[in-house]
Amino acid sequence: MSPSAPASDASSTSPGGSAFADLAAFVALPRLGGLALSADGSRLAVSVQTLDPEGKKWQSALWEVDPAGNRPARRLTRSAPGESSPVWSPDGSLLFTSARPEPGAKEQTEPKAGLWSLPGDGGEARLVLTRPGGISGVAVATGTGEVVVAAATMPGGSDARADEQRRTRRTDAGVSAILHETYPVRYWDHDLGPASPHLFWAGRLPVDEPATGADPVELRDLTPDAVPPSGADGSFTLSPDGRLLARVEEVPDGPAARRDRVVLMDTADGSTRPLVDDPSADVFAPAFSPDGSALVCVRQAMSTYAEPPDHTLLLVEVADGAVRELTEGFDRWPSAPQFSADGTAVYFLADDDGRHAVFRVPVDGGPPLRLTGDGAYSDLQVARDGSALYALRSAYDSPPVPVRLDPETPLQDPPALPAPGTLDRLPGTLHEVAATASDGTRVQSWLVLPEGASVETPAPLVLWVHGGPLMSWNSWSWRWCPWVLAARGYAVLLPNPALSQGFGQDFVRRGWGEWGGAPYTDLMAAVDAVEQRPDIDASRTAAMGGSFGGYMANWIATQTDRFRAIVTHASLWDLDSFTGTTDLAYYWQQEWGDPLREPKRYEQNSPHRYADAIRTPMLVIHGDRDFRVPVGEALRLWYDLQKRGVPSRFLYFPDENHWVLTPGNSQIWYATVLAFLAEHVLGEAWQRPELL
Ligand SMILES: CC(=O)N[C@@H](C)C(=O)N[C@@H](C)C(=O)N[C@@H](C)C(=O)O
Repeated sequence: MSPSAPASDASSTSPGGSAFADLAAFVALPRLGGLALSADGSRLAVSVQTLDPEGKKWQSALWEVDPAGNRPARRLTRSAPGESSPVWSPDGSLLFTSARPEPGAKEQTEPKAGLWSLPGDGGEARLVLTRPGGISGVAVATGTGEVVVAAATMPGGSDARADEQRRTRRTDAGVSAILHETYPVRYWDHDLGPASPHLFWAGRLPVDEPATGADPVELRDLTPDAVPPSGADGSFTLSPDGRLLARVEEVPDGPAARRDRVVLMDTADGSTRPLVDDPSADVFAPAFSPDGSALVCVRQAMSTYAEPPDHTLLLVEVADGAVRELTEGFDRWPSAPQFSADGTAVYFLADDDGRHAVFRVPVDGGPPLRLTGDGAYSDLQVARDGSALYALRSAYDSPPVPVRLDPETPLQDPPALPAPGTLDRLPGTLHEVAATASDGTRVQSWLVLPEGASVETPAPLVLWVHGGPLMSWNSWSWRWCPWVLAARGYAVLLPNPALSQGFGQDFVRRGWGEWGGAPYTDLMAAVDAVEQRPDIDASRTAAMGGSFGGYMANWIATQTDRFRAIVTHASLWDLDSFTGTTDLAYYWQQEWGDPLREPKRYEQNSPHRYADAIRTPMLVIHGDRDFRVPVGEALRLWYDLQKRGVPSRFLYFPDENHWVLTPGNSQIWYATVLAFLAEHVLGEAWQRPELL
């Protein structure tokens, strides 16, 4: 299998059906993310991922979308390393991060992302600031244009020269060791330390090209004492007047746990005070009101052995820190809050009944109002004049596209704005179905039916279990794309069983600490119901899932032989080993307890304890750089299957993390899954994917 031919331009599209039948075309489809609206509401930037010329990685370019929807989208940037994190400055220039080389600069052995500025009236972008460890985030004061950036910084490295020297001395000495004295020591796919993110004040960036030899922008370290493990890597935002910086600070929560609080810094003198510091909750996602007098943020009550977490919105007065709950009694989990243009309401996103909807709640009290219908919304942008909202909207039958929403009236399907990558067609249809669990609870699912599924030609069925587990199937996914299976004739069932988000706190409680209980029986109820359909072939079925979905795939393998094949990606196998070696052990042991002191839940729900029952052929998939679910889970599962003679294969990615993030490996992932399903569900001869 060769990497796909490069997409010459993001505007090129392939007919939806063929793009899903041809993996090279599928990985070449443009992928939109990261929306940013200019201060005056006249310009909308979006990040578009396409294949690089060699087809070996996805690279992000910035495009401009017409907020009025009249003009076609136009590409703003095009460098080989790509651009990301677009944010507009009040002067109309577009800031972004990129590891692109500065013209005339000496070649870097390890290019680091710098902060670039694209003038509002066009022309070339220019590099405005760098740090030895690269720029990882940027915030702009919407009123003054002052800038704060995040950058990985060596201990004692506030001064860039000192930072550089420390890095060089380690390299020259051949030292890569990290001495840890706190927990955690790694996150997602990277080690923590010895550098850690610091926040730097850049002030107003120079508008014009600095004179030759002029000093680069003077950066002042706002968090000089930030140290590993996490430094100042939480989200951060500036008040409109640039006078205050609100940031999420991670603090110890006992000997080997952390929690998030929101602190407020005076950017002039660096004085900092906790704003919301709750020992029983994580507090995050701060956003300032238009006048800077208040903040809204999310409070997530920490989970306990008895109770799952719960989310609510807090309104906080900057002056005195007075806190008021905005969404008391609202039985959904608010996220990504932002004030309305006039500051009288807060918009937020929340999972709701298999959707990810936009809500609005009045600041002076009252119930949240859901503004959108079907679909999943992200990257919400509020026009400062109150005239519109913009967002990326996706659903299971449409990849993310930019849309404009009327801020006051509920909108079913807002018009998509012209943007790259519109799909022509899908190789099937999307349906919403429901089943009833044994306790009478409704279990909602999405069902993808392939073209041609009928009573005469019923389709084989793949049960695809979502991860989390505290999330839901509600939006388009490139990683888990059911249309690739539908293009080959499979129906795909995407259930939201117990523990899923968007169905109320009691629905989460049904599975809390008992993953092998209601979550499993809900999945079986969903499959039982769909197998009654005359256009589904109940004799040819498979189950698959990634991460927590992989846990469920393993658990299913130990509980039933009803499926002909099981695919388990980045999965949890031995809950005791997982909860101790995952990157954030404390997050999981809040629910599971200590395996030595409270072994019951581990004994009752860990699949590895029931390995002798497995008969179903299994495809095990795992990335070695996965620190969320360490590869040891797959190695133990693989040995346990092999020594029991279970027909199985192990697709191992030496350089992928919890997700598979390169086009070539993504094609191999789908090709191997499809070959395994063809062999065991369709009864075809095993066809080893080329290049394996
Ligand atoms: C801190 C933490 O572990 N958060 C969970 C959301 C998490 O990462 N769960 C994984 C086990 C998982 O299921 N991940 C899913 C969302 C995935 O597809 O990566």
